[in-house]
Amino acid sequence: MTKPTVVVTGVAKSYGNVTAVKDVSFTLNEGETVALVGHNGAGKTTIVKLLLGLIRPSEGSVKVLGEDPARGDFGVRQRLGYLPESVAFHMALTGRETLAFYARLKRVDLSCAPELLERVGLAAEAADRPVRTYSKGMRQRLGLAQALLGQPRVLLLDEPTSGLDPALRRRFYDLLDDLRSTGTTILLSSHALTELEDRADRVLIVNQGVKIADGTLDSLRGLARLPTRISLKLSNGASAENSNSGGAVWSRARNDMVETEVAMEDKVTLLKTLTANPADIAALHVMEPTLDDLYAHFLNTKRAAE
Ligand SMILES: Nc1ncnc2c1ncn2[C@@H]1O[C@H](COP(=O)(O)OP(=O)(O)OP(=O)(O)O)[C@@H](O)[C@H]1O
Repeated sequence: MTKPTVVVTGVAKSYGNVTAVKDVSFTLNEGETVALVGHNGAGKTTIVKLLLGLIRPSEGSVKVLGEDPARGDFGVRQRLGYLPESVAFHMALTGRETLAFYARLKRVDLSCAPELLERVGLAAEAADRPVRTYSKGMRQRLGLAQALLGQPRVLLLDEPTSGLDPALRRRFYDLLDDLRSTGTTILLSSHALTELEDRADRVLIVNQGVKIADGTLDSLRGLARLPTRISLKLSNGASAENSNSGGAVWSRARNDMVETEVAMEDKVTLLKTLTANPADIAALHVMEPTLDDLYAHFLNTKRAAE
C-alpha cells in the first residue's frame, strides 16, 4: 500500500506583493521519485523551502513525515535530505571533514561516512583532499553524500545532475534507484526534462506558482492526447506514398526517412497496416510524446485558458 510521506494542502506563499506559490496541493508517497518541473521563477525552490521548513506557508498546510517541518522538529529534519542547486562548502575542509561537519549539525551517526563517500564515487584519496581542489562534479557528489547522511526517508534534490558528466549522471540515477527500492521518497527539481523521462515515476508541472499537471508520464500523455510520431524507411528506396501506408500523410524527414503523426487511438491500426509485409520495411521508429512535448502542451493549454 502506498504510504504518504509528504502532504501539501492548499498552500500559498507570498513575499510582500509577489505570490510565489498559489493553492498548491500534492502528496508524495514512500518509494516514489517525483520530478518537479517549471520555468525559472515558477515556484519550485519555494516549494522545496516549504518542505524543508525554511519558510512558512502564507496559507494552507505542509506535512512531512506527519509533522509540520516549520515547527523545527529535529526528528523530521534528521530524516530529510537536501541537496541545494549550488552547494557551497568550506574550501579548506576535506570531503571527509565536510561530511563530519554536516553529520554533527544533523546529529546523525558518522560511521556511514566512508560508505557514503564510496557510493558517490569519491575515492579515498579525494576524500582526504581539501574541497577547493575538487572539480564541480566532485563537489556535487559530496553534496549528494551530505544529503544522504542519516538515511533520509525524504530526499529533496535541486538540479542534482548539473555539473555531472554523462557517466556520473547514470551512476547518480542508479543510486536514486537503490534509494527508491528502500522506500525513500525523492523529489527532483530540474530543467533537464529528457533525462527525467525514464527516471521519474511522476511529474509535477508548476507555472507561475500554480500546479498545472500532476501524474505519471502515461497519464499525462492520456490527458494531453498528443499524436505519436512514426517514421519509416521502406526497402529498395520505395516511397511510403506509393506503398500500403495506411492512408497516413507522410512528409520527408532526415536519413531518407518519411514521417507522420497519428492519433493515439489510430496508432495500432496504422502500425498493423505498415508492418503487414515486414520485408518492405528498412527502418521504423515510433516516438511517443516526450516530457518536453507534454511540458510545452500543458503550459500552452494554461496560457490559452487565461
Ligand atoms: N525571498 C523572496 N523575496 C521576494 N520574492 C521571492 C523570494 N523568493 C522567491 N521569490 C519570487 O517567487 C517566485 C518563485 O521563485 P522560485 O525561486 O520559487 O522559482 P523557481 O521555480 O525555483 O525558479 P528557478 O528555476 O529560476 O530556480 C519568483 O517570482 C521569485 O522572484
